[in-house]
Amino acid sequence: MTVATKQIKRIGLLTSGGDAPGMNAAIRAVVLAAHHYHIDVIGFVHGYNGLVIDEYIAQSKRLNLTDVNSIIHQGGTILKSARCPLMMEKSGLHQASDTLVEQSIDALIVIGGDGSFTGLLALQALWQGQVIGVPGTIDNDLANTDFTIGFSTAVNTGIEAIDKIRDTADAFERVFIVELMGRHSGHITFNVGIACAAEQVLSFENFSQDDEEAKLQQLAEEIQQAQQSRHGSYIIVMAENLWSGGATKLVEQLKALAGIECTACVLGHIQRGGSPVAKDRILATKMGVCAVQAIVGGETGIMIAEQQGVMSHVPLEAAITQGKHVSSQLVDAQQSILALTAQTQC
Ligand SMILES: Nc1ncnc2c1ncn2[C@@H]1O[C@H](COP(=O)(O)OP(=O)(O)O)[C@@H](O)[C@H]1O
Ligand SMILES: O=P(O)(O)OC[C@H]1O[C@](O)(COP(=O)(O)O)[C@@H](O)[C@@H]1O
Repeated sequence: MTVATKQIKRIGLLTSGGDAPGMNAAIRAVVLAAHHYHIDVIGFVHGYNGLVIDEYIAQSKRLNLTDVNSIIHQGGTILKSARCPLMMEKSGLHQASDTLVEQSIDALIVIGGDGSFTGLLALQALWQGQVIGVPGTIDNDLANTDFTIGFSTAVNTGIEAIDKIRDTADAFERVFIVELMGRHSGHITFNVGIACAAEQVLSFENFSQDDEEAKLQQLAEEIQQAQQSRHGSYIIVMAENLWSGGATKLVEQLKALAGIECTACVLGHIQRGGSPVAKDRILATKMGVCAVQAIVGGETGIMIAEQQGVMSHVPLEAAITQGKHVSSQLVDAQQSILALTAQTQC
């Protein structure tokens, strides 16, 4: 949506929800682009808490070029991130709106995921300024953008970790169950699984919790077949929040059912940290610049997106309601590889 263009003097900026490598690169790009248009950027800290909790409101500050000088390579976010339950309440939303009015903010950029954008839409209903979302989440679960900032780094981190696990798993001819992040979506799990040649990928897209018993049986049979036909490691990558009790529980169940010895490894927050890879730095830079340009162009209620390599604007509503599923080609590729591997082992 476009509003009548007016002189923009102050942009508010915050990072919210799970942090993602590349958020700092996006912050830098916003500050540099705003500087070009003679616009001040006010950084709010600790997610939406920076708009609703007095202690954090007091820490908001104008971001200068020197603040963003050498942050492009840093993981995390210099603005800090957080979940902010108060934003879910009417009083919190009103407080956030009041803060933006008091600080003469003309437009707010939020770098975050679908939850953060839901908050942004709720805020838009109360506050007159322009609102822009920049997709920053390792989960890559926002619709209408090819990638979100942080996803590529998280995938690379997962790959590096599992490559190392593969070495020791090979040495001991062990079975590993590695749990990856993404509590509602399997983008990380599928991409890492394929890139690491995992023997099994267990994710929301190819498995339903109702089928746990049957899947357990099937896994046990396939692991035993593989162990009989070849010597080597066997790696199952699994999305977090998928199997009741997680990887540790599955290890126990395989042991109880078929005496199979497995080792569980939960990669966890290691996937959210680290220096962003080139792809995330570049994506974040393009998106940060595009966000400021959108504000200057009078846009509001949109998420910045990249579609087939081209920057574009997507209604926030569409980004959060449509959901982004792992491509069926990726799921099929994994399935085919698995079938081919099984055939060659016979
Ligand atoms: N329905 C909502 N109304 C208002 N604010 C919300 C809503 N949902 C999420 N938020 C805000 O966005 C924050 C981040 O959401 P969350 O889902 O945890 O992360 P992400 O943005 O990475 O998906 C929440 O802590 C809350 O402050
Ligand atoms: O750090 P927390 O609060 O435990 O959250 C963990 C969750 O955050 C994420 O890293 C990112 O999710 P969001 O981008 O939706 O916040 C998920 O992959 C993971 O399930």
